[in-house]
Amino acid sequence: MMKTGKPLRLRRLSLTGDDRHLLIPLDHSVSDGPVTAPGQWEELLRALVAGGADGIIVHKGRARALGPELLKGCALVVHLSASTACSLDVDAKVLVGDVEEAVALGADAVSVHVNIGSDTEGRQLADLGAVARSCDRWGMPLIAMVYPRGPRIENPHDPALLAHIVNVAADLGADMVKTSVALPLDRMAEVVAHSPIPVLAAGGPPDGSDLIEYGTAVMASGCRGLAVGRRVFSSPSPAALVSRLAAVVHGGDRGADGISMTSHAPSTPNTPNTHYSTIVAGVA
Ligand SMILES: O=C(CO)COP(=O)(O)O
Repeated sequence: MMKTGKPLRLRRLSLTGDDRHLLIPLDHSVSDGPVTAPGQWEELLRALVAGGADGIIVHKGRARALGPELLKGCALVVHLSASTACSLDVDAKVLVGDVEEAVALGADAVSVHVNIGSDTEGRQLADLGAVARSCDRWGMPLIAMVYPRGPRIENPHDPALLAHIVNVAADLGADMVKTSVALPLDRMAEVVAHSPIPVLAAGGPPDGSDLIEYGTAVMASGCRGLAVGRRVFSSPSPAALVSRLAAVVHGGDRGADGISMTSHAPSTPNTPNTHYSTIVAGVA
């Protein structure tokens, strides 16, 4: 029997249908602490949706509180991994949910985090393999967030190491891989060329430089999307920033089906979110 779950759900991860993705990870509330000032969670979500984010990434408890009116066409990715900045080993991600729970929550995809080079790499790989099997069973797309992180990693931006990492994700059954960028950035094309599955670039520019220029270069390298968390939710105007990023990802102001990627952004900026900016280095 043909399984239609994965292609149907994968389509929902791209508002325009061009198979490119702007995902906004919000899982930092588990790893590092609240991503908004008190009472501003729904306002943030509305801003991300209004700006044209293709999907948000949250843990299962947050996902329970999302109504269809809030998300509109924005996809829901349920993150199954966790660790906190308080841990003895912040790189030791553990599974805190499963695919069946994500199905019940209406997820369009699940994500699993693996830190290659960490002390618990073996267990994290086993977890990824098990989740991949469950994703195949349920027709659920799997986004593997695989990074070079841990005591054995000398250069987390090494193109050869990242080419290895994207192959780990693909070979263990992921449908997409989200990873760190190679540096210098023009070496990212090599990583993408080695990947059998679409590559999403995780985070903003490592040196804190201009996000839009960085995103443009990343997309030019062949990446199929961006996953930007703290630079978006710490922004004074998340909707406007998401709108600009969506134009970078999908090209111009309009997507493949003519859906405007910019016209929903509010003209007045939202309240600046200074809350999260106290957290210096996250572990998401
Ligand atoms: O992909 C990410 C976390 O899952 C990137 O998050 P940041 O943009 O906050 O670094």
